[in-house]
Amino acid sequence: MTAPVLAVDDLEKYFGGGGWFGDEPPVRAVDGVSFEIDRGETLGLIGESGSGKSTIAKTVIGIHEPTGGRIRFEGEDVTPQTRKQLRRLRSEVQMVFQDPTSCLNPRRTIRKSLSVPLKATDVPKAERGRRISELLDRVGLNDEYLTKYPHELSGGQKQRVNIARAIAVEPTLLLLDEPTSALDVSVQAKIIGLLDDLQDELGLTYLFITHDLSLIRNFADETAVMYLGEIQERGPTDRIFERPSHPYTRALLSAIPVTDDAEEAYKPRREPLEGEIPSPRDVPSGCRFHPRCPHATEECAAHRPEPREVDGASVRCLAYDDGTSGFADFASEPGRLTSDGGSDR
Ligand SMILES: Nc1ncnc2c1ncn2[C@@H]1O[C@H](COP(=O)(O)OP(=O)(O)OP(=O)(O)O)[C@@H](O)[C@H]1O
Repeated sequence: MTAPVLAVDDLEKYFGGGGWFGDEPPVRAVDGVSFEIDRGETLGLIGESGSGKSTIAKTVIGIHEPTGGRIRFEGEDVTPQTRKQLRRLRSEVQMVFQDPTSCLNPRRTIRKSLSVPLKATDVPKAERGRRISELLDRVGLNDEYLTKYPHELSGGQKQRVNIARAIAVEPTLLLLDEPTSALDVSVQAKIIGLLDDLQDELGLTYLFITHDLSLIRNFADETAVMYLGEIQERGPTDRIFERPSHPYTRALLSAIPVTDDAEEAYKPRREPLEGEIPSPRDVPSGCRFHPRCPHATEECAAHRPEPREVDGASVRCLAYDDGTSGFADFASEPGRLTSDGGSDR
């Protein structure tokens, strides 16, 4: 059996803490996160702003040093990250960010921007020009762009150049941090089409971070739902979207508009999210979602749930703990909306 491309085990990333009197709690941006991604697969990471999605990606690629836990790349432990491991990681893992402009040097032509990552590869100097043309072609641009500067390109074209830069080193894994959210809707679809093609052609593995639930539903093989530094639910995308188990997942998915084909598609009951996500510096006791959960009991404030296998997914909710549930009815009922938007319960 081949090892997953990426395996993250109990990953923690805390920021700050201490303060003048040593009593300031740290920001627990990522707090005990585990997942795996197999070769050629896409894991979608969703969750409200501030839940820790980008911090996971930045810790995996070595921008942040992990506070705890393990990161394995193709079976090799790359934590703690020695310089040699970091070098290997940088050639195998690349990241594409949300803002296509900030990642390109405004004073460099596209040719120059694309030649920089090639210096880290074994492509001989004499062949780099041909390789740059090939990369542009792969992302749907042509040699006319070689002499252009970033300000002469549209947002979508700049993101294509960023993707070309990312694949220049022939990586195995791409960390895509909201790669389309700064683009117009029509351009978004084209960039998603490009990422889809590249995955097929190059056998790439993706960690895809987004707020766009419809996009992740169509694009990701597996979906993980983050809340306040923890993954609350993770499993095959169809399972998560058709039969969400965690109250947070249900609340998040109930924001997706009900369409006319709702008779066929399962939809979560309307359980809109109330209130704001708490500060990761001051996380609630027990289940972190309990202050906002419509089903919370006293148990939920007292015990931090461990992830449990529920119907093919991993779910962090006491409702699924044997015997401790005060709301078994809720846990056994996936709920769905009818096309008029009402609950069919
Ligand atoms: N370098 C840092 N120093 C201190 N706190 C940080 C740092 N980076 C992130 N955080 C905090 O960690 C938490 C998680 O942030 P992160 O950006 O990972 O969330 P996110 O889910 O990606 O949000 P968004 O969807 O808005 O990008 C937030 O409270 C954020 O303020």
